[in-house]
Amino acid sequence: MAQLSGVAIPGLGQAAPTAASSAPAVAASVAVHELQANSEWRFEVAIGRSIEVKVLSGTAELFGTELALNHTYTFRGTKAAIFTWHGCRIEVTGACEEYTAEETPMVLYVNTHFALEKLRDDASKGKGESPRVLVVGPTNAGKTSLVKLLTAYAIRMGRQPMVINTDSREGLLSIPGSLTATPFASIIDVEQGWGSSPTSGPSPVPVKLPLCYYYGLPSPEDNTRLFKPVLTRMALAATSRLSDDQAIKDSGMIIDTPGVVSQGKGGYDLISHIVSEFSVNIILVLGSERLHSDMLRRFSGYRTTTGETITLVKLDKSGGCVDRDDEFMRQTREAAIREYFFGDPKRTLSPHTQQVNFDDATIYKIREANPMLASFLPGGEEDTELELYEKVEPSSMILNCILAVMYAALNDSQETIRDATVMGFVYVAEVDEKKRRMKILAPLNTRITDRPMIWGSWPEATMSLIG
Ligand SMILES: Nc1ncnc2c1ncn2[C@@H]1O[C@H](COP(=O)(O)OP(=O)(O)OP(=O)(O)O)[C@@H](O)[C@H]1O
Repeated sequence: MAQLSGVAIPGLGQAAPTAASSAPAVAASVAVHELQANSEWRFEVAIGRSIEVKVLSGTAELFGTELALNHTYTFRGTKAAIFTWHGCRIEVTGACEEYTAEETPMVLYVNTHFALEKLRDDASKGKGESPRVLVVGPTNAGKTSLVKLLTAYAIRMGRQPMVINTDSREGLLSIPGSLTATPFASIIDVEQGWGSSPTSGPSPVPVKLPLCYYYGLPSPEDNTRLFKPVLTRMALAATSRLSDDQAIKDSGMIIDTPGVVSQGKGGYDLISHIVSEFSVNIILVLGSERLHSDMLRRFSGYRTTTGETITLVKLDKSGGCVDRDDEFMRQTREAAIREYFFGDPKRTLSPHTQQVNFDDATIYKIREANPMLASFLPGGEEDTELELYEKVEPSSMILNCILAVMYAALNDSQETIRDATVMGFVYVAEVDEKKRRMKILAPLNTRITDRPMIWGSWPEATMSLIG
């Protein structure tokens, strides 16, 4: 199977690719592992390190995506597992933490996939609605991995599921801070994962563009007054995309959520919001009895806009799920940003720098909800009088920050800018307060001064990307 990149994400247009760099990692220790049927090889590669894996015989898959025989896959700074249904031999070059597990919830997961397939089949025959699946569960319960697996299996059956990411902490083929809706038609790039790898370059295969919106804060609870309407807007766009394309419509949606929404009252209200906006008809609850029972209570008797009830399914967490500490997550975000501008080892990109005068830039800073203030207001409500964004002058505060360039006009209202899709992201490489100008790094040499830009606190300012 060829290595295909997922999709192209907003990058201020399309760039011509430059030659891919080769330079494989220096060969280190080589080990061959014999995996029995239904077992999985779990591995962790530190940030800045890489390993190479080759399937020598048998069949193997990574979160549902089949690995090609004798192809060398390179994994960098990642935690993942290679599973085999029928047994396989793999060759691993390089050092990583690893072990083999025989107990996995894969049968449960694949049965869930087949149940979804049955619904898709019925929907394509006009008997019922296609599945719109919401995955909830505590942090690091394996939600994103399950979403990947269900997506990969659906693609293997020739489906084109729409994958929705409502977790701004990690991007899905986009920079963290964004919320995306992506129709998947080609296989997932197993080396890059999908949580971290945006690209502003062209994809080797014709792809469908994701819809990308900007929230700019790490948790939905940081500013529900901003999160909810952005999510509503994305749901509208995703639903209309679905109704335009029969293949996507029959395949349905798979929605990933941040762990924080599964943690009680405020979060549950956000789950209800997602359920109603996306007309969710299936909720998969991963790794928590309590959450399952809370969801049962909340959604029993609930009907979607099309009159369907919600099916709740409780699934076990995989023993392979690992906690990712803050430092690992920070480095992963930084790698995602670097990749957005500079590409990956397979596809090098050439970003452009441009000088922008302070007076020519229109920047809106996201206001964060003030929890102190909220606690004084009736019902803990946020102050609805305050505008969502504050128009700001550039200053040294903005150095090393990411700005989202929005598909909107400079004089549009804050609501219009909020509801707009992202045209691309830029990075502030230098700020000269005396000369009142800044150096901006952008994927392409496009004018950015005729668009409003949003400055959030997520992703946080990174280390210098250039120089
Ligand atoms: N079977 C497995 N073997 C090895 N690693 C795994 C396995 N399943 C998941 N992981 C890893 O565990 C980590 C947590 O999984 P994942 O990201 O799917 O959880 P999550 O519930 O989406 O997390 P979050 O709440 O932070 O969004 C990831 O690094 C993932 O690659």
